[in-house]
Amino acid sequence: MPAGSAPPAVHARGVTKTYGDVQAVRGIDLTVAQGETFGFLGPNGAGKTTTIAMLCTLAAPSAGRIEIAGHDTRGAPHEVRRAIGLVFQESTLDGELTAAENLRFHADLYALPTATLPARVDAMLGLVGLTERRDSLVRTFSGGMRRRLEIARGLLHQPRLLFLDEPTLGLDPQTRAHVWTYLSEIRAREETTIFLTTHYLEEAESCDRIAIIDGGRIVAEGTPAELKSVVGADRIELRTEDDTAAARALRERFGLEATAFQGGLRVRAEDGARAVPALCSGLGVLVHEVTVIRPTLDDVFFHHTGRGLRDDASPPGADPAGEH
Ligand SMILES: Nc1ncnc2c1ncn2[C@@H]1O[C@H](COP(=O)(O)OP(=O)(O)OP(=O)(O)O)[C@@H](O)[C@H]1O
Repeated sequence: MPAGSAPPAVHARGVTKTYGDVQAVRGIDLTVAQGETFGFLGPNGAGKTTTIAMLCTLAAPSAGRIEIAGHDTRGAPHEVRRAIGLVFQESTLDGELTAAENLRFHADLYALPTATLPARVDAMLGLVGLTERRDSLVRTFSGGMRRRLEIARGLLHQPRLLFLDEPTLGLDPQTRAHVWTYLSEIRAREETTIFLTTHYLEEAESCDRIAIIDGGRIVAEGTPAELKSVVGADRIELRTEDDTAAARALRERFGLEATAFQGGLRVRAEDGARAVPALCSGLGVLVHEVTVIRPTLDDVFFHHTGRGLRDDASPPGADPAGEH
């Protein structure tokens, strides 16, 4: 399809969800373009799972309208389901079946054409690096291998949009990196739109765009760089021979108000790395050490929600089975 003519992967307007007295989602608008990797962040209980459930047709909105790849979730739920793949936190693989059998079982559910199926199964197992284990029982797989097989299964019917709810939660750092490598390949080779929730900042950094949800409302949306630019300038931390004289010089010569911290001075400046040489040569005080700290997505998250991204999440445990 020519560029610009594809409907957005996700187009949601005024979506709410109420459970009795609980307003889980309070009127959200979301647009995700085809081919984007979109990160959905929020503290526990913010409404992420409820939103994904509505986007996937697993829950009906109390109000509002959702279109997935141009199909209305209420009016055309079957078309929506064909357009999406799901990888949720709880594994739904059958441990007593092999990797290939799990994929074929899924193919039956979607009534995929049998003629092309073997090639598709092999291609998806290859995409997630499980070709060698195609005939092994899934109960012998590590956590990382299972997650990769679930991703392969979610992609089997060539969905336009893949939903991943915490795809790397509980995996060790090496395995998380593997999963991201496969997701990048999927983006490149299958041109799949990816919509994911994550608690990991470095994963959120890898997204094209991010929305932060808190208390059922979208409180920020944009590229990681856009979101960070809203939080403010870089922080420069200086250790000098004479902090009192340095603070005075910062104020009088550079118009910067310094605050003291653990034996040093801290100032805020746009483009801190560029400001450092002028500061060092213009202070008139010997500078021992300089650190420039750029705003992080955690700063963004804190700015909008008053919490750190992981404050309310139990630390994810490492995958005991590993991935080697
Ligand atoms: N079936 C339900 N019945 C009643 N309340 C619900 C139901 N599902 C969710 N809620 C409430 O809606 C709010 C949003 O929950 P949701 O699970 O969507 O949040 P979340 O952002 O996915 O959180 P987490 O990161 O913990 O999974 C919470 O207050 C939750 O208790």
